[in-house]
Amino acid sequence: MSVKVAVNGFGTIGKRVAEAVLKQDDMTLVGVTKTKPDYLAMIASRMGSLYVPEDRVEKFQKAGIEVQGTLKDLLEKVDLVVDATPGGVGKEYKPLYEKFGVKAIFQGGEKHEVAGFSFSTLCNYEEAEGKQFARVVSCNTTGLLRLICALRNHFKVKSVRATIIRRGADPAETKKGPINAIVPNPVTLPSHHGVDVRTVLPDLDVQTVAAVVPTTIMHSHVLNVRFEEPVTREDVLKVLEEAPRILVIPSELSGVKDTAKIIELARDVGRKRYDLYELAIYEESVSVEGDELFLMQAVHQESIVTPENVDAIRALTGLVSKEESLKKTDSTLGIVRSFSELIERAASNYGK
Ligand SMILES: NC(=O)C1=CN([C@@H]2O[C@H](COP(=O)(O)OP(=O)(O)OC[C@H]3O[C@@H](n4cnc5c(N)ncnc54)[C@H](OP(=O)(O)O)[C@@H]3O)[C@@H](O)[C@H]2O)C=CC1
Ligand SMILES: O=C(OP(=O)(O)O)[C@H](O)COP(=O)(O)O
Repeated sequence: MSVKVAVNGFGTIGKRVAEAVLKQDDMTLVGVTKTKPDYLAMIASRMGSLYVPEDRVEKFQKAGIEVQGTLKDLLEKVDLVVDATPGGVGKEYKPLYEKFGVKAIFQGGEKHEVAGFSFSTLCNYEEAEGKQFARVVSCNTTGLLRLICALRNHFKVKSVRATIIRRGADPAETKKGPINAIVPNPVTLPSHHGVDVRTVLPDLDVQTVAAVVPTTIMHSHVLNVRFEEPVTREDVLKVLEEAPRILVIPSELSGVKDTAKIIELARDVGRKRYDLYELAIYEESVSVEGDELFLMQAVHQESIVTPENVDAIRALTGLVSKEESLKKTDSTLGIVRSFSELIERAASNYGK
């Protein structure tokens, strides 16, 4: 069975999810939507996959970009839509999805209540089965949950405290900032990330604070996790190194000691758009004092949610188990299980 998928919003997230769907043998990308005629619309049109909101057809005709139909035409043809429209726009589309009886996956810019279920593969894949709507939590929350659920699988986590150092904008977002400031986000504590983590793990004692800084390439997190009993650094590192979609980077050995170097690493190992689907943890930052763990991690905001969306499609449509989806998604996206595997692949693919 192949799930017929639409992507409403062919932007930073949507274009990555659409490309990932095309790599799955149990999914069919039927079409994507744009509202502005630009190079991405040209690409989608040449792929024969471009659909537009009803009121935009004339605009694309004037721009000489052929469209395959309207958003409604697209929704007639699919089982599921991945809504990757700007934050808050997805909520406006929900009634249309309901009218067409299609399942819908929203993104982190929507409130939990829009979908009524927030999704993070490693935490609650099984709970998604049979639901009509799900929200893939945002990039920062995905990074937090991937770490927390990896730890919870092996230890009794008592509490989590995290400082989120947020990128000010994506590289292409030239109208956003800050350019030269560190902006509390918000100045009243806590930030929404802890609230979002609890939409997936309601029982967890988690609090987060956030600030926005002038960078575009990655988010960073400083974490403190407390356990019910003492743990060892060796045990924690073993869990992190074996966990899916977590990349423990030996910073001293590799020289990869900051977000710019992480992105350069992703470029040098040949990742398209320098996408790093994996959560990057600086190995040397992992330190344990009795029952307390401290570490620093980095999130490539533009791509970390891509595999989560692919898994959410399978989870909502009951295609396969979590383990099966993890295996299919990770192999098709080239997601690695370790730093050494990343280097191995780079060496074997170099020049190809
Ligand atoms: N950017 C990031 O780092 C992350 C974003 N997210 C979340 O993902 C979602 C999408 O964000 P992102 O990809 O960055 O957004 P973008 O602005 O990059 O892309 C939005 C897409 O939606 C289209 N669009 C805009 N308005 C409408 C509309 N009214 N109807 C249909 N399509 C529309 C745009 O088309 P056009 O360009 O033609 O106007 C564009 O293709 C948001 O909820 C965001 O919070 C989650 C994690 C990380
Ligand atoms: O950081 C993000 O959201 P998050 O802080 O809720 O995790 C996403 O990258 C979206 O950020 P934006 O709202 O600045 O586009």
